[in-house]
Amino acid sequence: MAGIQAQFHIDWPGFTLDVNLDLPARGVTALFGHSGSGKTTLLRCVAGLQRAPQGRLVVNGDVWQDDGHWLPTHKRPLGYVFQEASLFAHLTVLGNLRYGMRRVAAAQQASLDQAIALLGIDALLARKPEHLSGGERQRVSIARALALSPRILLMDEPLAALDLKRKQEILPYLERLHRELDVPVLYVSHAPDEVARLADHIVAMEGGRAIATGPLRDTLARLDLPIRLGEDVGVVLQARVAERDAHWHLARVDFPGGSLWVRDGGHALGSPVRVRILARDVSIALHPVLDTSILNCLSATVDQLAADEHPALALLRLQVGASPLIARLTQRSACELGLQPGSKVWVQIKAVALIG
Ligand SMILES: Nc1ncnc2c1ncn2[C@@H]1O[C@H](COP(=O)(O)OP(=O)(O)OP(=O)(O)O)[C@@H](O)[C@H]1O
Repeated sequence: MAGIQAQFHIDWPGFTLDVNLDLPARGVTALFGHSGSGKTTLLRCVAGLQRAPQGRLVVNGDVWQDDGHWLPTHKRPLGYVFQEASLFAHLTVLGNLRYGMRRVAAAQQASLDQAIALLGIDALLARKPEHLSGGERQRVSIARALALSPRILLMDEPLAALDLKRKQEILPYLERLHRELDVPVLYVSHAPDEVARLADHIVAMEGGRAIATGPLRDTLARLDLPIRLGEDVGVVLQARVAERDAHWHLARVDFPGGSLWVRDGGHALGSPVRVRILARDVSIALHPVLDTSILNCLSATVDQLAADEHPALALLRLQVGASPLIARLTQRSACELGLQPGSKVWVQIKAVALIG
């Protein structure tokens, strides 16, 4: 059976991990949640670095843990990328890559070559780790994990130790992995921008439990969950570049239910892109607004209203065709406009971020 079934129960003084997850066989699943919610413990259970006394783990039909059955870490075909790259200082980059492969008989030169190409580290192979930047070191550790032809890739905040510039440098490589690799990735992160750019699926952890799990788009659009990518409540939509306006340097992207004009990011026509729309950038009107500087004005239906953290504010979920949007507005505006589920409105979107 495709996918990952992960069921673990651990009782520690002061902390209980209790999860029962059914995760997709493809794409990036982000484990998202506050510090101490159990993300790393869950990842360690999958890796077999932590033994949950009660547990069952099945990866694409292979049982790695069950009653009376326990596959030790070194027999699990997985790649693990930690926050800090731990490379052998005395070996070159190529030596480090080959060292990792020694323990996996099935590892092929082809998978090593593919990993080197994917992470763009060909020019670094003869260097020692001390002559690499933090971002380059992390690219090498990701390549080392991939060279093992893992059935699953586990990444525990792989960018957390890097400064913003290095992060920006490495994110395109992660996006490329995401596009080109078939291996499921479990990705622990605190960073909203990473989750928005990379995740297909979210597992929201709280107090050792998975309080929500589902596709990125739908999970972010739930108003009943405290899944806020930081302060930035909002949605991420999958879209496709449909038109490029060379004169105004804009691109039209189409998503299920509508179109948006965004700054042209240089993507070819037809390219899949993600757009992120924050609730604070969405405003509501009962009629189409004329003479406005805002380019993106769409017709929508109110789906749900919920209180926001501050009593003055409300969150509104809307449907634009088949896609959800969230708007943040004052309770007073919601009341004065008479908004309720089913209301037909116009949304004005002040800013749309093209992310990857
Ligand atoms: N071996 C252990 N024995 C007892 N408690 C542990 C052990 N390992 C972790 N914990 C506790 O389990 C809880 C979850 O820790 P975990 O590292 O999984 O959280 P996390 O969500 O990954 O946090 P962070 O985002 O800070 O890395 C914490 O309260 C931690 O103190």
